[in-house]
Amino acid sequence: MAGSSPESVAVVSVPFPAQGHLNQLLHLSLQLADRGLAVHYAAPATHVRQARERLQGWDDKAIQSIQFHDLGIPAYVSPPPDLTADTPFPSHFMPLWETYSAEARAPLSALLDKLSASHHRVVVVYDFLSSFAAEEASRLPNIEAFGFHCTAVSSFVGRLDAGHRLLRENDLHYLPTEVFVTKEFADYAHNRVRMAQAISSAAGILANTCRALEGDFIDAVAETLAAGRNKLFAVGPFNPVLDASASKQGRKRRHEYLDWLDKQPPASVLYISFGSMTSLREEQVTELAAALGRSKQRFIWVLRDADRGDIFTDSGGDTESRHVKLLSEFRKQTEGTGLLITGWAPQLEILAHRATAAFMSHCGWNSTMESLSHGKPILAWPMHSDQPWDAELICKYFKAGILVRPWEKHDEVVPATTIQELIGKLLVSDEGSALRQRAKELGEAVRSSAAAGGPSREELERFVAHVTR
Ligand SMILES: O=c1ccn([C@@H]2O[C@H](COP(=O)(O)OP(=O)(O)O[C@H]3O[C@H](CO)[C@@H](O)[C@H](O)[C@H]3O)[C@@H](O)[C@H]2O)c(=O)[nH]1
Repeated sequence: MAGSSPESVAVVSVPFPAQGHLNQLLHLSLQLADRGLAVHYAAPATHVRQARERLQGWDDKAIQSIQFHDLGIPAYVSPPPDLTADTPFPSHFMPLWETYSAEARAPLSALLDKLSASHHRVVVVYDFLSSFAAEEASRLPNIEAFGFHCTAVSSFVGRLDAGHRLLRENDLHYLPTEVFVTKEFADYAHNRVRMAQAISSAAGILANTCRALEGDFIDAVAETLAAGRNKLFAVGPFNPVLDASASKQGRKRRHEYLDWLDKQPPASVLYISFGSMTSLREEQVTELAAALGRSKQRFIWVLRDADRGDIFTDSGGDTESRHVKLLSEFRKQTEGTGLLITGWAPQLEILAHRATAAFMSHCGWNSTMESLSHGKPILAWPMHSDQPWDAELICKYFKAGILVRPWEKHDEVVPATTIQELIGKLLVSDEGSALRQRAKELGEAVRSSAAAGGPSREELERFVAHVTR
């Protein structure tokens, strides 16, 4: 059969409505559009807006190459995170996710009907938590659905076989995501989303990882999938790899925080952020502030509560007003040494900057990939979901980080003295030097993966060739 032209193929990306999922699929969508494919990105309107407004690393022209669609869903409650909850998992997202799973299917179905009638082939790329997309895709003969694996591929290996040879040989202890979420969410993923079926019904899997980081695990998963005649495409990092020097080339909307970084010595600043779905308890904020104040290290600290389901209902001032006294004293004490951000930070650009030395992170998979693709070691402080596993990988397999505390101690406050000691260890000790060097080498390898001729780039070309065959 003659190959399809790229114009006769439509790609429909169906993310899951949470920042760490929306942005990964938008990055991938942009990469596919960059290769001439017509890409449609379908999510509830507020989440389309969120993904677009928070996108980093792409110019305005690139974003115009994507066609965005509103998967209209009814109103849902969008409460702030519960800071007194006894679990760090962000349960306040559940009303959004329940509504999304129930109501986004119909508008997606209508979109697929339309595109299927006007294109030779439609390729659906769906988040495993948006499994209804795979079910809808299976209704139509000219649609092929690919799952998108937004966490480490090694976690897939652990899920298939917790005693897998690769885990044993590398002294890794598999930490399944299900243990680090609430029962409510585990039931939702199992019964409502039917995640297991979503994985098995995919024509293939696109993974945000690369050979430089998880080569052996990629081979193991590819082998398992090949037995079921499915394909694995390891095309990460999805996030663009930015050139640190490019941050100096007067971009249109360059952030003031980057101007501050420009004035700092190379590899001198610790970046601290816990992603978009974690809120620190007040006592922990106090200890972290004390540690940063005493450490005398340069830093950028993003202190913000977890997003709400609809981020546009958040007044944005909650974090600032809750810690008003502490923050005012802290800002005075650390003036000139550090920046405290209580809004949204340009993380990708901060991590790409040459003045950034290391990252204190909750180890969300985006943060992990963004940090390692720019060669920054990690102080690993896992909070929930896949993060304990990512921390295990970072510290024991990549050997590019230090564990702040194991997840089991998540209800204990980590004291300032411990945090301060770990900051010193990573930033200035000999032990830290080996970790910094290792992260630097990994960064170079990840960047080569994504460059022309590199394995991730080749895999992406292989995927494009496959869907336009
Ligand atoms: O001020 C901020 C805060 C975050 N980010 C970005 O937001 C994303 C956060 O993603 P991630 O690091 O993966 O953390 P979460 O937001 O916690 O992501 C959720 O989704 C991920 C993908 O499934 C999982 O790996 C995490 O465990 C889960 O909590 C990253 O791209 C960051 O660059 C910013 O740009 N500025």
